[in-house]
Amino acid sequence: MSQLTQSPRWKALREHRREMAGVRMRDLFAADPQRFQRFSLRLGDLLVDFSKNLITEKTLGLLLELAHQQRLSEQIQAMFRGDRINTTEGRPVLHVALRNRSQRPILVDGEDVMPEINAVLDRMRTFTEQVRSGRWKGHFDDEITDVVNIGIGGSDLGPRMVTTALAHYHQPPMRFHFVSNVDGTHLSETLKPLRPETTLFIVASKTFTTQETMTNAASAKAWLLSRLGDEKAVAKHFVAVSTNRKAVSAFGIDPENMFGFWDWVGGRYSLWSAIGLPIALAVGMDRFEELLAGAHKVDEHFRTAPFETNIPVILGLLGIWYNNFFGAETHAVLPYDQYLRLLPSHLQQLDMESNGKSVTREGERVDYATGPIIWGEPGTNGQHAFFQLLHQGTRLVPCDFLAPAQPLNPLGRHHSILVANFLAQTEALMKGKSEQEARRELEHAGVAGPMLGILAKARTFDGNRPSNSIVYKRLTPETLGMILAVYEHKVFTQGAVWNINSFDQMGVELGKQLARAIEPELEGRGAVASHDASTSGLIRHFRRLGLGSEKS
Ligand SMILES: O=P(O)(O)OC[C@H]1O[C@H](O)[C@H](O)[C@@H](O)[C@@H]1O
Repeated sequence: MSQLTQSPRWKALREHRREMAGVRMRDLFAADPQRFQRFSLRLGDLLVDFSKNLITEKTLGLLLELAHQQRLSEQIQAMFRGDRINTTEGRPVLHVALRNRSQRPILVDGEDVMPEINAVLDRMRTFTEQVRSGRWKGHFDDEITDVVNIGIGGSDLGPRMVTTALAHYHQPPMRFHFVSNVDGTHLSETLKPLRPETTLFIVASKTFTTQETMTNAASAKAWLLSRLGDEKAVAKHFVAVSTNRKAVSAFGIDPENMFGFWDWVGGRYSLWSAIGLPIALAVGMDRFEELLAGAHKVDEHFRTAPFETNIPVILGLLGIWYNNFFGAETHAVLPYDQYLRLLPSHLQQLDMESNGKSVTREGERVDYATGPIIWGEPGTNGQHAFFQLLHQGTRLVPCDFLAPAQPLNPLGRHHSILVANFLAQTEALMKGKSEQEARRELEHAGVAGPMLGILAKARTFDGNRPSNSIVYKRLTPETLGMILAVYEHKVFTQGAVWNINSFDQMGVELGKQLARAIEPELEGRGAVASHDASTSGLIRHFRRLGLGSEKS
């Protein structure tokens, strides 16, 4: 038994879970007219309503005590102080420094990192202004019309999601493309409509060794050179974002055209660094800094607000409540905002790569569930696909609903219909519909006979299904920065309570290692050896059918 599951707070929560077994949210609402006020928080333009959760004041109190028992506050301070909290890699975790608009010094090994951060921001400003104004010219003196970001994981998901989310603010019009998959289709289809003369490639890779990115970057470079026929063109059409200066110049990109960041920025937390270059090219540096300012606002809130009014802490603890005490295995993110359609994918990496761990920081196997499976789709689309399971399935799926109060594209009654659906879904999940209510409706509609009972059962909704409602005034860069930072710190909170290292990702390594061994075997350059019968059989099957690579 681990220390955590043996701890008094954990045991108290387990006991309380039993007390809550028969409790209905609809009764809690009926009994307390103040429930919405009691269980919702505001920060700037953000409102987080968590009243539609299976909680009482006691639940919250116990969860907060758990956070204290797990020394969450000390852990938060340690991150902001620049302590090496990523213990397996011996690194600080300082994405908060990237958006530290207060300029408060943040020290790593006794040295303030803020001047370096500001220097990169300045370089990003100069460069993005050149490209956006058309002063940056391609090899044949053309203005840039298309930007292709080549990166994967954190070097793709964050910048792609934010660039997409801020489409309303793109100015001047340039087209943005993101190539991540090593599947040649991704690059080929992206390049098809592009002219090399007007295309700028950003090779984004923290390590500059990631196989997919290096393969895509080499093919993109070959495409450019085959069309423009001059090695010198690379300087005008390729820039890099990386921590690895040596590998960048070995690739043939002038270090002048490289934007650096630091090993204390995790890939999934890197959109705030120069990895955000496509965002800054799309919306301009002022707006990029508004994004940073939004995140900074939440950083300050997370660092200083008492836990009972601390949004990321509360969201993190609510997640723990369902994950560890109700056996919920997944968590759905449902943005009722078309601009946020990529948010679930970004949060998948953020959350699942951070907290998908099964050993503690001391190397002991956990005996409790850690990070949930994150999934979701924008509303209202999800309603016509998987919401059936959310309402009537056998699983408990806590949900986050997100929506703006003001649309960026007002169009007839669209927005009230959208918001009505958002509210209706959370209400339906919470309230449900009893068999009796269903029966009454059916009788009213004239249904009788043996079908009445069957239909009444089929039309019963258990309800009591939890959701958070995250409402913001309108989707601005600042608001988006706030939302993303809330999720980052929610993930931090959970990792801190579970006593895991949220900042490494060793789990992605084994597959990479095995792929390196399989690749030459697939290409027929080595004997098919030392695999299980399935893997060997499949390798031989692929070889027999031919891989269709240019080499074969
Ligand atoms: O930026 P890079 O070094 O190319 O890494 C890209 C991605 O690949 C790795 O395998 C990690 O799992 C991710 O956390 C990372 O974001």
